[in-house]
Parts: sequence; structure tokens; C-alpha cells
Amino acid sequence: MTTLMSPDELEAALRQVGAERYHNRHPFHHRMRDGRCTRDEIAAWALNRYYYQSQIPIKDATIIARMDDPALRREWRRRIIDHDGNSDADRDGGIARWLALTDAMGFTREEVTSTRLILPATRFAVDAYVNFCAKRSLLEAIASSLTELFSPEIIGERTAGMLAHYDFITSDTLSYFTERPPQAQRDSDFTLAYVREHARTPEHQHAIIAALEFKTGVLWAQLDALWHAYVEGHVPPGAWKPDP
Ligand SMILES: O=C(O)c1cc(C(=O)O)c2c(n1)C(=O)C(=O)c1cc(C(=O)O)[nH]c1-2
Repeated sequence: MTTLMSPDELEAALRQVGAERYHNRHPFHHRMRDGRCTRDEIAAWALNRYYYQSQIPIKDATIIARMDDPALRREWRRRIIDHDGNSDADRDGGIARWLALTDAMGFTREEVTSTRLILPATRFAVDAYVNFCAKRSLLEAIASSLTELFSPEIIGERTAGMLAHYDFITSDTLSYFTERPPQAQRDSDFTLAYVREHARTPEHQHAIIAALEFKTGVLWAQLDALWHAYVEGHVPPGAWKPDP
């Protein structure tokens, strides 16, 4: 029989999931950080990850649609603004900043935003995240964003490694990551406090931990797919193929 954990024990269990399963442990991350990726591998990463970026605000809008409490919606809608921007010019959002990176990697906007060249596994993993947030309980949907507890650290490592090792990467092209860590910190502080407060039964607590495990899988699977296609060279039909 499972017993109810204290909020601190729950938090420790969540941090343990991150320590064991977050994508900072993935070999593709190490390869990228340590300067062992080819330019094409970085390009493929940027192209595929655009799909994750593009679906995050859709995922968050799905979550907001399930929230009855205006204060909670007000808190959550900042996440959409972070990605979509807050002005008609839409130059100030995360998606626009991600496109600066794919531009620098030589893709046309159509190649990127149509998402027609991404790996099937990228699409399946990201779509599974959006579906999870639509179908599972609101508590699980909220908890699944808890990977962001661990993202400031991986972003710091990745950015420093990429700037040091790749001459085609500049702080301008990586501007997405300059803005992101404080946003992730703010969001994960809120989410952690929320789950600590709202996990009132062992079943809730188990579901929150499982939601975080699921989400680490969403991130891990995307890097697995990149490794298989672009490191091992098994590019699926229809996906982007680097020039020989
Ligand atoms: O660079 C990264 O490794 C990384 C990880 C994650 C994450 O842990 O889910 C996010 C992001 N970046 C990110 O930029 C982002 O906007 C984001 C939103 C979410 C989410 O689940 O709502 N995760 C992440």
C-alpha cells in the first residue's frame, strides 16, 4: 500500500526522476555540448525542435481551456505569451527567436514552419505530449511541465558548449536560450508549489511522478530519433536529408 508523502518527500521524488531520466543524460546532448556534432546534426536538431516549440503554446492553451479558476488561467497564459510574443509584430516571442536559429542553419521559413521535413518520431513524441495534456487530469497536465525544473541547467551547458565549439553558432542565433532560463524558473517554481499543494492523496502523488516520467520520455525520444537518423544515418523517407 502506498502512503502519503510529505510535500518535501514528493519534491525529492520528482527531483530524483529528473536526475535519472532528464535529457541532459542523453548521448545526443553530450555530443552537441562537447562539439562532436556535425553542422548537419545541429541543423537537424534545430529543425526538429521547432516542432516542439510550435506545439508548446498549443499544449498550454489546451491546459488553460481546462482551468476553471481565472487566477490560474492568468498565471498559465504567460507561457503562451512567452512563445507567441505579445505584440502584433510577433518578433518578441520564443517561436520567432527559434526561427532565427533555423534561418542561420540555412532552412527556409517554409521548410521549417510547414514541419514537413521533421522526423516521424519527433511528431509522435510531441503530439503525445499535447494529447497527454488534453486527456489526463488537470493535475497531471500541469505536472508534466515539471521537466522545466531541470531546463535552466541543460540550457546553460548546451549554450556554453555550442558557443565554444561551433563557428556557425553565435549568441544572436542562440538568443532563444538567453531569454528562456528565467521563464523556466518562474514557471517551474509555480508548478512545483502547485503540485506540492494539490497532491493530497497517494494516488495524486503517484500520478504526478508518472506524469514527469512520461514527459522525460517525450524529450528523450526526440533525441533518440535524431541520433538514429543523423548520427547513425538512417534518415526516414520524407525527412530532411543533408546534402551529400
Ligand atoms: O532546452 C531544453 O532542454 C528545454 C527543455 C524543456 C523541458 O524540460 O520540457 C523545455 C524547453 N527547453 C523550452 O524551451 C520550453 O519552452 C519548454 C516548455 C515546456 C513545457 O513543458 O511546457 N518545456 C520546455
